[in-house]
Amino acid sequence: MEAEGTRNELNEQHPMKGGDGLYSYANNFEIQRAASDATKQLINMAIAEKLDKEILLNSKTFRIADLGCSVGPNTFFAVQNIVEALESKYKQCQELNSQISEFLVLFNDHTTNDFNLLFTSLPQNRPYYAAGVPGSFYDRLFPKASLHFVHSSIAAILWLSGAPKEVMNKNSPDWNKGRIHYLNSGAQVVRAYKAQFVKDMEQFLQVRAQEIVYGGLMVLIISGIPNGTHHSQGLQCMTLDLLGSCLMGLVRKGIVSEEKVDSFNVPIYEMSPQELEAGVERNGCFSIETIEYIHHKRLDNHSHSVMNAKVFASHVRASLERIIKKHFGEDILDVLFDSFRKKIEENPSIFKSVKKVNFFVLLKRRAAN
Ligand SMILES: C[S@@+](CC[C@H](N)C(=O)[O-])C[C@H]1O[C@@H](n2cnc3c(N)ncnc32)[C@H](O)[C@@H]1O
Ligand SMILES: [Mg+2]
Repeated sequence: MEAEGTRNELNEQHPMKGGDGLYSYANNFEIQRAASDATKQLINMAIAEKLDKEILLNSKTFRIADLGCSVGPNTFFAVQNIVEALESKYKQCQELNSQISEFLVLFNDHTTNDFNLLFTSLPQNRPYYAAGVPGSFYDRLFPKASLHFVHSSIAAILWLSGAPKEVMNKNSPDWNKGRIHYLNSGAQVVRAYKAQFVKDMEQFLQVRAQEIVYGGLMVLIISGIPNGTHHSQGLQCMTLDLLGSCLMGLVRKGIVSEEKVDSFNVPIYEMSPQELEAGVERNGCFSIETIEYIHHKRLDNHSHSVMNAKVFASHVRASLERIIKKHFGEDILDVLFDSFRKKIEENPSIFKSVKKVNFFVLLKRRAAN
């Protein structure tokens, strides 16, 4: 058996593509932006109604963390929303008025994230101090009881700490041969991914429970599948399945070796709200204050906008380029995403049966019994 620590060292890092080129995340952020607009109201309500006054009264420095912040600009919109909501709460409470705290925002992402770009594009005149905290959010990142508000938006928590070991093991019955994800892979592979998700979710909540003060809030904005939906209808699953078949196409052309595809498994799990709830309940350190579907015209239309093959392909490329490049090398990128785009153009209704949901979850750190 592999030691637990070894796995951590092997943890894959797959931040979004930095820089500001055509395929960079900064230029492909519309979907995330739509989610952040839609959640502004929900964040206001969370802070107005669910944040205890005592937390504000007792903190000279109010500490906010954004986990999986990438390079902006969405993280800046999100933290601006949070700080404005906090300021208006201060203003509304006479008692708090004299005590306004200072805000410290801790921007977290993998160590290989383009923190230079993040820092150079920080808004001027921002009403908060800023710091970067590199590392995986499946590990401890912050001192005990040091955070008051944690935020993590779309597609961050979708990433597992790594693909399940079994699916990468040639000698295991769960070996994921010829595929890069779990759609169409057989029940054992799906089970292995689900087990990894359950383990990672528990780890995530365990470490956050240590870092967040009692009564502190955590907002998770998640892009997943609706309750009761089969994973085969998930957008990520369908996208990765299509990408996997493009990679197999490159195998047939002799551009990529079959072993490379066999050993490549994208560590993404698309959860339903119910699966998230079950994880929170199992962990027991947080209460679920709100869990709500997010509706927004641009988000709801996303499955239609995927019909714009070029835009969709460049969006998928922005989020997967690093992990693909690391495994297969840079040379295959253009040809791979070209064939991906063509497949959608040839079959524009390919994503017609997608069932996708974005949901907002507000958790509150329970006080110890
Ligand atoms: C699609 S981006 C979302 C960025 C931003 N939160 C937004 O809403 O626009 C997902 C980010 O999560 C980060 N991420 C994924 N797994 C992570 C982990 N275990 N620890 C820290 N960051 C992680 C990725 O590096 C990536 O930058
Ligand atoms: Mg594989």
